[in-house]
Amino acid sequence: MPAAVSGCLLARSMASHHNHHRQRGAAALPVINIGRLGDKDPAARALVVQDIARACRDRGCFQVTNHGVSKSAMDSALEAASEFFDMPAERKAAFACDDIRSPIRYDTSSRDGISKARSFLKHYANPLDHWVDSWPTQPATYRKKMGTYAVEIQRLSMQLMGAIVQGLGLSPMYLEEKLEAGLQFMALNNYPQGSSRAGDTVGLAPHSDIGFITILLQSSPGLEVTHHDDGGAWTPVPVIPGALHVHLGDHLEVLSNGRLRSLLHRAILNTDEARVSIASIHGAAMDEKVGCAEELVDEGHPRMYRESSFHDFLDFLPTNVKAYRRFVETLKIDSA
Ligand SMILES: O=C(O)CCC(=O)C(=O)O
Ligand SMILES: [Fe+2]
Repeated sequence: MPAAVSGCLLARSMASHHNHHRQRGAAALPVINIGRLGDKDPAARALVVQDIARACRDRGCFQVTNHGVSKSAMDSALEAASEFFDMPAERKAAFACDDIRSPIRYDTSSRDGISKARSFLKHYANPLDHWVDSWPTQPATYRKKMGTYAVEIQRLSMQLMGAIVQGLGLSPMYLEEKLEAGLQFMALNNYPQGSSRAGDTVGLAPHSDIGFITILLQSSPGLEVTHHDDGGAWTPVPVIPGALHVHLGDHLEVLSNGRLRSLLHRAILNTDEARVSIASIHGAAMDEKVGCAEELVDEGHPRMYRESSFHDFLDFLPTNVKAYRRFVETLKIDSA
C-alpha cells in the first residue's frame, strides 16, 4: 500500500521533538571478551559466564568482543542497510504494509507509538532459506550481505543464550532446540541527523524488546539505556569498533521468573550524522509459549508471569500505542 507512506510523515514527527537532559549512568557499561566461551576448559568458560550473568543482572545489557562475527560481515550489513534506505522512496514503499504479521515491512510513520523520527525495515531471518525470498532484491547485494550477517548473528545469539541460561543455573543446552527453531526478527532503523540546537531529540522512544535477547549494531552513537536501578538516568551506549551490543528482552525476564529484567532503551538522534542501526531479536518460534522456567519457580520464588508467545505479543502491539507499557508488565501474575 504505497499510498499509506508519505515522505512528509518523517518531517512532521521530527517537528514534535522532545528535549532531554543527557544524564550519565554511574558506571561504564560492561564490555565482555567472550573469546573463551567455546573453551574446552570449563573453568575458562565459567569466568565468562559469570561476567555475563553479572552484566545481565546488574545492567540488563553488555557489549561483546571476540565474538566471532567478522568485521567485514558487520560493515557489509550496515552498508546494505544504508544502501536500502538511500533508495528512492517509491522503491522502499513497495515494502510498506499495514499488516504487522507481514514477513517484511517498511514504514516511515510513528503509527507504532514509539517511532518519533525513524524509518525502518523489519523482516525475519531464521531459518534464512525460509525468509530470504521475501527480502529486497535491491540494492543488489542486500540478500548476500544481510544474509551473511544474519546467520553469524543467529549463531552468536545461541552461544550467548547458552551462557545466559547457564548463569541462571540451568543447563547451557536448556533452550538450544527452541532457539535453533526460533525466531530471528531483524529491525533495520534509519534516523535523520539531529539538530545540535534542538538538544537531545528522541528518534525512537523508550521501550523494551520482545524475545530473549537483542543483538544490536549501530553506525554511530545514539542508543541509550536505563536499567531498573538507574533511577531513570540514561546511559549512552558507546560505539566500540568491532563490538556488538546485547540486551535482554521481555521473554528472558519471564523465563528467569524475574531474576533478570528486560532493558528499557531508546535512540537519540545523532547531531553529527544520519544514523543506521540493525537490531536482531532472538526468541522462541512464533507460536511457542514462553513461561517461567520450572527450575526457577519454588516456594521462595512464586511464578511471576503468565506464559505468552511472539504471536501474543503481535496481538498486544496495536493496543500499546497511546500509553506505552512493556509487554512483560501485562504478563505479571497478581500475587495479592
Ligand atoms: O536504533 C537503536 O539504537 C535502537 C533500535 C531499537 O531499539 C529497536 O529496533 O528495537
Ligand atoms: Fe528496541
